[in-house]
Amino acid sequence: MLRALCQGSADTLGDYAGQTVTSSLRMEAMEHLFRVGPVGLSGQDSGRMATLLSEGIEALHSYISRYMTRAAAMLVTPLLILAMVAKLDGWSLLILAITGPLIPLFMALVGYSAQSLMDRKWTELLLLGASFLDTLQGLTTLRLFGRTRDGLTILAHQTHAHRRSTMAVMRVAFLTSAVLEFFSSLSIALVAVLFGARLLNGTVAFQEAFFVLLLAPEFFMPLRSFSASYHDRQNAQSAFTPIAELFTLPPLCQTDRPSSTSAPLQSVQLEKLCAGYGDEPDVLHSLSAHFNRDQLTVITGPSGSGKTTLLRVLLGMMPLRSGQGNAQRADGTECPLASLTIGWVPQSPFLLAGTIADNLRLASPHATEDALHDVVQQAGMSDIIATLPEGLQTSLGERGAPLSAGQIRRLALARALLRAPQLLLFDEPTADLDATNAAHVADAIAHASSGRVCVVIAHRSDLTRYAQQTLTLSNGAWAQTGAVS
Ligand SMILES: Nc1ncnc2c1ncn2[C@@H]1O[C@H](COP(=O)(O)OP(=O)(O)OP(=O)(O)O)[C@@H](O)[C@H]1O
Repeated sequence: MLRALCQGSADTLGDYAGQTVTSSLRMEAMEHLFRVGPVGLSGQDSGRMATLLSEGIEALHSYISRYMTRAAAMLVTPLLILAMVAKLDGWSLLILAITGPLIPLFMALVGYSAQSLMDRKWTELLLLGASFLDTLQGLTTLRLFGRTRDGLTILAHQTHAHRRSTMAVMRVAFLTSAVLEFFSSLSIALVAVLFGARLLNGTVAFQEAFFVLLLAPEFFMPLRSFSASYHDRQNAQSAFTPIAELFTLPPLCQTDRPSSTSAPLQSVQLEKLCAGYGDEPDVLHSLSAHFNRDQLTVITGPSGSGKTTLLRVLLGMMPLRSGQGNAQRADGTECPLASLTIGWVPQSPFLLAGTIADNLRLASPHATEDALHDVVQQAGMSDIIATLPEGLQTSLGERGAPLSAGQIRRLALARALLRAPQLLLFDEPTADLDATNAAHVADAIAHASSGRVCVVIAHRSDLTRYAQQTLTLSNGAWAQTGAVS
């Protein structure tokens, strides 16, 4: 009964510890990835990362709940039983003391060679996760080039490779268990045979012999359970190395620092700002600029001139190498850019599977229905919403259907406005839109720029006619500045 109680407590506590550690590690990993941000993660494979954060971290659960509790039991229980047997019978003590340590020793030897098999299994699992996501995301391209079958062949090949490596690990695990069972059965049999002979001679009492024989399997039980969970340790070890590598990615994002004053934003200044990626040379060279409230600034420039990089700096997604970016409030106080409430409308806004209201509330989960209607109206979308039978409760399908590309951009603008941003940033808001849709979006942006600082990256001229300031980037520096009224 005591054994059952101890076993039950160890299982429950081990499971609790496993859950606690894995869920807090998952949270920490997510928080770290948020700090690294999109720029730092641009070289990472999302499929691989998803596998690491799900199955990789889950592998640690079995390590903590099973392997660690069994390792602890293996250190305590056999020693207690040995102490008990030592008092009762010298021969049994000798047999158990010699054969017992063979099991962990044998496990360590097998484990050493099995680790490379486990590492291979993990490499193939991560590769499979990455390829699967790539194939799903690139389905349209594969289909257009008539390469769907090739994509499937590659996936099938990787699936087989993963199956083979998993089976190799399982083979080693089963073989090891069989050998260990053999060892422990043999030594229990040896204890029994010795007792049998001595009982016949009458040199040992039946009670003692019976008691030691009952204890002998209990001596091996923790050793065998430890060995059975040994592959949990190897699994966790293989998964942990790439998880630990995630934590070495440098955090590039500025952390939000709430501002001590609520005075409205007056302007944003950039002074001799230099920024770049990793060890590469500067992309932005000593850039200075002034963006004022109620003014729409349009930044143009050829491809590769650094427009997106400047936007990333304003969004706090990458650190400055030198220079500074500051914001000035209406009461004259200065504050860092990281303390501003920023609204961002990317070129391809993210939409989740849900209603229009759900997508708007991504920016502010507790926003009221009136607040939603208000921002929809500011973004010039009220008429469109009114034509939908279910209004804001209309479900959006994949890629925003039934909304058009222009309407999706305006929906993203409405969502950005829901946060009442002080700084509003747009990345190519009219790209790929026809003239009518582009004009609607441009109108909505011009309207939204009042009462805040607004910066737009644009190639097309339909926005420059609304701009109070137009800046042109060329090779990371201003080519010309001008004011367009
Ligand atoms: N994540 C990144 N890692 C390394 N270099 C990058 C990264 N993103 C951009 N660059 C480099 O920075 C330079 C400027 O790129 P950026 O995307 O800012 O230009 P852009 O003006 O926005 O171009 P486009 O109009 O084509 O979007 C380019 O040389 C590009 O190769």
